[in-house]
Amino acid sequence: MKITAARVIVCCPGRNFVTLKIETDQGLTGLGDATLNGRELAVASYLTDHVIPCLIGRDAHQIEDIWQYLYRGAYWRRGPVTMSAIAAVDTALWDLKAKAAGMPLYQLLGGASRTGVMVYGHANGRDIAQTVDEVLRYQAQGYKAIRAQSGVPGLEKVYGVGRGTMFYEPADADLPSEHDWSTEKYLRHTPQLFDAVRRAVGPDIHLLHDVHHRLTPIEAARLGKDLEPYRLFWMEDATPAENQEAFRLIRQHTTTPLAVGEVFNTVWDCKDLIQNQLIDYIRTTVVHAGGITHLRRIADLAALYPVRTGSHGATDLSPVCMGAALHFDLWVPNFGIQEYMRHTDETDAVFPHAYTFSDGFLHPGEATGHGVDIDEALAAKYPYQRAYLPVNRQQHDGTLWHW
Ligand SMILES: O=C(O)C(=O)C[C@H](O)[C@H](O)CO
Ligand SMILES: [Mg+2]
Repeated sequence: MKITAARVIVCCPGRNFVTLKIETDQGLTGLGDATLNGRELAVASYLTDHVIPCLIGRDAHQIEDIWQYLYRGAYWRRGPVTMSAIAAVDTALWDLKAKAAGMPLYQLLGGASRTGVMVYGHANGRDIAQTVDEVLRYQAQGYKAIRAQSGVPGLEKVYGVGRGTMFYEPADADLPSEHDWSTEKYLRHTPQLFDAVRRAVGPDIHLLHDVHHRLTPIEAARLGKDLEPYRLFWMEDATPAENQEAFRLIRQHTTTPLAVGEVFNTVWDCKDLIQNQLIDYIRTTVVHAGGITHLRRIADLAALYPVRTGSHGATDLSPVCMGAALHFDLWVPNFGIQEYMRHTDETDAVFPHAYTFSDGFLHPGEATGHGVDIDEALAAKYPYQRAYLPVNRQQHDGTLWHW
């Protein structure tokens, strides 16, 4: 099955998405997500200008060889732009291979290890009362796991706190908007939030929280300890993870489970965290960590320790990524949970898909390949619009802080 053509489709049905479509001499096409929030066109160019010319004429079945060719062959390894581009090719090739085999991708990976993929939804509120209401709304829709984020008294805008709708979108401005931050206010407020939420939902719902890289290790250790009574499923991105060793300090102080990995791109970014058992969940995902081929390598390393998966699934990962992730999730033996932020109706219309939600679980469906398509005519009606994630500054003196 020879690759005859490939092209990048950039569209903005509510937010920007970059999609790679690969065509073959058998008439089959494969799709891969290449979206890198706020840096979309860099990946589009990387693919169009540097990767696609190398793909034409290759055997689409040689997924591993093409992966190594793009990773080792570039000389410049790793990094989000490179790995998102490789991921898009890899995802499209797995889609093609499964279509050629006439089976859903999860069957090709080794078959289903579970009946469905447990997901967590996002409950956001401007204060504790509104967040509790949102959590209860998710519980009523059947969710078994819910992430809770709330506004912090005294801070004007806080990440994760949207407009109180199902469609929170952080990349909201033509140039980065600025948020303010106070660690002291956040650390005072967050245990109160989970006290209220846990009391409202009872013991059986899994609760999650995203710290979004904003604490120092010792502050994160304190928050983990303060949250222990509320039995979180995980505390996410407690501290920036460039220094993997930092998690040792957090780990020494708290039994709150730790999750990290949405900004990681390779197994090298998580190797020490996994091997030293400093985390409980690894959150790398298909699009930003080199596709199915590389995610499988990360998951296999994690399984030895045993760290479980918890793939990132925000709305800036397109339905193509979500579809591929769900096949992976249904198969991977050390599955933990999958994030699920719903896409808008406009996005869902551009990317018709076979996956479905029911009672707190997603299922990838039985269509061949990963089961996600693109309506190119509709996509063309939504041209690219520059949009950035916000930046975060310390409230007391304006120092640029982690976002
Ligand atoms: O979904 C999450 O856990 C996030 O932290 C969302 C990220 O901020 C978002 O994907 C950045 O592009
Ligand atoms: Mg996160």
